[in-house]
Amino acid sequence: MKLHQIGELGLLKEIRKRFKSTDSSIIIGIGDDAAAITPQKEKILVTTDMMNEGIHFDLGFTSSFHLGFKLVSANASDIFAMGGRPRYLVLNIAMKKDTEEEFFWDMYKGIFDAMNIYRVSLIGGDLCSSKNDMVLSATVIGTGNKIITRCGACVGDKIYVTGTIGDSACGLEILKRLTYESKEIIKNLEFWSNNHKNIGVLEYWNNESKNTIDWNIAKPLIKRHLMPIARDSLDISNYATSMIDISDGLFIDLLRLCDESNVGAKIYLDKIPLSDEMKKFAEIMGLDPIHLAASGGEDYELLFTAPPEIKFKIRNLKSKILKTTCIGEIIEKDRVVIDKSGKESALKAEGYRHFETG
Ligand SMILES: Nc1ncnc2c1ncn2[C@@H]1O[C@H](COP(=O)(O)OP(=O)(O)OP(=O)(O)O)[C@@H](O)[C@H]1O
Ligand SMILES: Cc1ncc(C[n+]2csc(CCOP(=O)(O)O)c2C)c(N)n1
Ligand SMILES: [Mg+2]
Repeated sequence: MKLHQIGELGLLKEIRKRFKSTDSSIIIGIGDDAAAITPQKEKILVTTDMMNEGIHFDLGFTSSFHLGFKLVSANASDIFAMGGRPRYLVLNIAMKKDTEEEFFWDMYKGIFDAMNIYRVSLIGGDLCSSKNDMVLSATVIGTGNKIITRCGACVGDKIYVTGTIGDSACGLEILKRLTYESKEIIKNLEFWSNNHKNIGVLEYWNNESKNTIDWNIAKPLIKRHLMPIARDSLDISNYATSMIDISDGLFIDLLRLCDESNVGAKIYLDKIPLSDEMKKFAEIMGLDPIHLAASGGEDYELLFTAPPEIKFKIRNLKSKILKTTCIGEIIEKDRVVIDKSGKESALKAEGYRHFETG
């Protein structure tokens, strides 16, 4: 069935049924003119981010399940980046009226799975038909006691990142090159289940020739791009003096933090943590892994500063230890990178800028 056959009211009735919340701080959830919440004594954090067809995603290699999942993760990441805990979700969705019902509900399945990971409740939203491209927007409301901003970095602090950087950008590079058949395989994967066990290789185009890439290399990179899991900052927020999540690119986001804190930074390029899979793919394609990591964006890793004496032990949302790596230090004014040979050069604001990139 198409969305116009079910109608706005029919869809809302079903959403309301599927997303009944048990959170006692929600006084009024889906169904009235506005939601009402009474979080306890903590401070309230509010963030919003949108995802637009053709800009943030390509339906040629992205399923609606992936979209829903990533929409929630990208917003949860901004709450974690403030040292908070995501709690409530508001969704705005604009789709063409001839969209298949299955596409719509698959997106809600991705949203639902991500909501379960971050333990957030859907409290409202808006549905709207669009003439052309699809537009998704989410607002996440979070709570926190100790808020970490972009402003608190001090000279002498070390600069840390969680996880590995550039995997998502590398995943996108792979996805863009896949053959039609391989893109179809990816669209049908949820990545959690084991239905991808026998994939073996994916086919992709390199200039005019068809090549294959081992699934074991491609999978973590593609997964990081299509279904990123935001990093919980709970273990970091006790020590961090400033924090930002990496959405537009390591360097551009670092420079935002430096600007807000009124400080400079020195980054050691060979300390930027890169995954083995991303190094391997970059090598195969002749891409510069450091450039991918510095400018790629959509890592949804946390970049934070902390005094030098701190030793971290950070768990991610699945209780595994999350790696953090020191990549440099805060200095007074200059923004510089040091390469392998010790040569210093200016740190350039590489990364994604709407209205300029693409
Ligand atoms: N259209 C807007 N009107 C008012 N404030 C805005 C608007 N767009 C962005 N902002 C504000 O500007 C600041 C920076 O927003 P930005 O979107 O660059 O950050 P971000 O959400 O961390 O980045 P990203 O969108 O890459 O995740 C935030 O305080 C945000 O609320
Ligand atoms: C089809 C397609 N082309 C390009 C990209 C890359 N991209 C789009 S927006 C963005 C920055 C984050 O956005 P925002 O600042 O709005 O949070 C990046 C790195 C993509 N994901 N899909
Ligand atoms: Mg952010």
